[in-house]
Amino acid sequence: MEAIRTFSEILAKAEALEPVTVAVAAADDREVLEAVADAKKRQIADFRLFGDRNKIRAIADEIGLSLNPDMVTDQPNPALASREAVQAVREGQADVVMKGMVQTADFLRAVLNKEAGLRGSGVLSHVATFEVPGYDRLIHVTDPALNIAPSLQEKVQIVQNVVRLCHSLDLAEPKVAVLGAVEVVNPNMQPTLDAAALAQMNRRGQIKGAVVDGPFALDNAVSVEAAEHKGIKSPVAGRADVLLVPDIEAGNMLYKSMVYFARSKIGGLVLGAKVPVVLTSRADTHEAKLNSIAMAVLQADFNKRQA
Ligand SMILES: CCCC(=O)OP(=O)(O)O
Repeated sequence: MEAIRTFSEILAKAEALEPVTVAVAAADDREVLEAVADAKKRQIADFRLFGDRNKIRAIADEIGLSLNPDMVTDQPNPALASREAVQAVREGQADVVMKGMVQTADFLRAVLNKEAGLRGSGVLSHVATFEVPGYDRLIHVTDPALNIAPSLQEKVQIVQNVVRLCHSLDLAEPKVAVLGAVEVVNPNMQPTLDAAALAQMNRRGQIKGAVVDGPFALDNAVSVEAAEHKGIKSPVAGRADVLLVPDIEAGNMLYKSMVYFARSKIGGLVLGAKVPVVLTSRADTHEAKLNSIAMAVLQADFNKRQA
């Protein structure tokens, strides 16, 4: 099967699958509700909306989104709306939970809550998927939003989470580039030591389903010319599908530069939870939120097939 290379392909595939029900936390936002309207039109998802009912109704009227009365739960407090959206998933009323106009930390607190959240058995991590003008494949950046400064052991699980996402996008053996500031191992630079360990763990079969190599600087991970110029020989060099960043600062800056400088299309999910979790920046467009919902549809289908 050919790997999916664009968000149009993700959307087309989602349209051919069973629709999911998405519980949206703090849905009182125009970009969120435009994504809801688009997803309903494409019949890829139904929705339960948690947020300020009056604001939701006013925006829905403006954009021509029809709401039935039991679709909206009035909860103007974004942190509480997050808890209620997560609870709806736990009670089986929804298959997916989505961050709306709420701070990432408040939303994640509800998802990560030990008793009332949606933790799976391992580490949860965030992935941002980009369709970058001029790059010949989707590129997945992890983790720009959740793990602040992951240890080597956490990085192993972050890689495993993203490899599973790639498999749900029909990419059987993703090329994972572990990023640092340089492409050689430097004992004073922990990301380069972790990269070398991850590459060796992959060679020894401790990380499966992908080719993992590093350290790479960003240029030689995504540009064949840059890699050749620097004499770096690796199947991953210049052809990365996944960029594993050393920490949240590097990841979040890369995310926002992909969006604001490179004008990339984007989708974002939290991986490793009991259900797919849609998580984009509050400032991302309705198109980004729709792409993320479509990714969640593919992930839900993949999880069902693997269960
Ligand atoms: C996935 C990006 C997380 C983030 O930065 O969210 P906000 O922009 O809403 O803070």
